[in-house]
Amino acid sequence: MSDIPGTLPGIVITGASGRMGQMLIKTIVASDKCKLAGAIERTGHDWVGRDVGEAMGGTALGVTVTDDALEAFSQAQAVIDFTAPAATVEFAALAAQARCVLVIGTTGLSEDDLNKLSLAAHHATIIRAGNMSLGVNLLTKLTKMVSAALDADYDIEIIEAHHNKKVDAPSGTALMLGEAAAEGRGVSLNDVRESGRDGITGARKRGDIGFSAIRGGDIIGEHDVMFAGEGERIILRHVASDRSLFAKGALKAAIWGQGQKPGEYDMLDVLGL
Ligand SMILES: NC(=O)C1=CN([C@@H]2O[C@H](COP(=O)(O)OP(=O)(O)OC[C@H]3O[C@@H](n4cnc5c(N)ncnc54)[C@H](OP(=O)(O)O)[C@@H]3O)[C@@H](O)[C@H]2O)C=CC1
Ligand SMILES: O=C(O)C1=N[C@H](C(=O)O)C[C@H](O)C1
Repeated sequence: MSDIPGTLPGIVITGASGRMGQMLIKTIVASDKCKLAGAIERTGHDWVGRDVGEAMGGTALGVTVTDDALEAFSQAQAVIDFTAPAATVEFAALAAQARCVLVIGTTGLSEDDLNKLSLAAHHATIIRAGNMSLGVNLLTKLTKMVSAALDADYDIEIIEAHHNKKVDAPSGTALMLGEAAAEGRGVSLNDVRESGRDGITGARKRGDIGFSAIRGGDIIGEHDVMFAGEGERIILRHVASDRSLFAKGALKAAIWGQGQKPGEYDMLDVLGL
């Protein structure tokens, strides 16, 4: 990892052509707290070898898209990765080799993937969250608080809505909120999670935490946590209306991570919540 005192942290973006990849690049270019140090796409992608700004349809940024992630990571202070689980696990191993900060927004990671990230975190500072926004991270605290205050007479249902290109369900955010609700109740989410209702399901099991996923159009990300009791419902809601929200949170994490020891962190650590 290169570390020149007094210079802005250089950040590499993986999955540069993706919805979040492009949003992250625009956000870095507009920031005076960091600079774009690299842009990664997989081997064979038609952006490789092109200036990333021009590939995005704008002016040149002086950064050529590369498929050599290790070389790019070694020249940077941080990497921000919003790609797909298999790619994220590979990038984490490379971030460990390069000893850099890695911010992970990718969702849909399996237990096995998470174990591999934990291994990489022996050498890399890894900050991971299913949602990088202040609002959602605050909502996890509120969810835990409300869940702890109510008993299982209140059925907890988490309803999320996303665009029609999203590949994983429930969303990473819904799972964060579910974990917070389970924690508030003092149970393990794995023991009470209900995410596949279809057909003759039988009556709702007391204490379950239910998940429903809507997919359609260009919805950026909406999450409700419903506590449904007799005669009343309490609904905590977050609506994202701009993807830059996630990019700004990720940049904050990449900058916060400078000077932190290798290990695993989340946005609650970054935001001090
Ligand atoms: N934590 C948070 O706050 C947020 C998390 N997300 C999550 O971020 C992830 C990405 O979302 P989004 O940007 O919408 O998805 P996109 O499909 O638009 O982008 C994913 C990008 O990753 C690239 N990619 C996939 N595999 C590899 C690889 N092996 N090497 C290099 N690049 C690769 C894709 O390239 P190609 O097209 O060539 O496959 C694509 O450019 C999802 O998991 C999503 O849930 C999204 C928003 C906020
Ligand atoms: O895929 C998305 O778009 C989003 N993914 C994250 C999730 O799975 O919760 C965060 C946000 O809701 C957008």
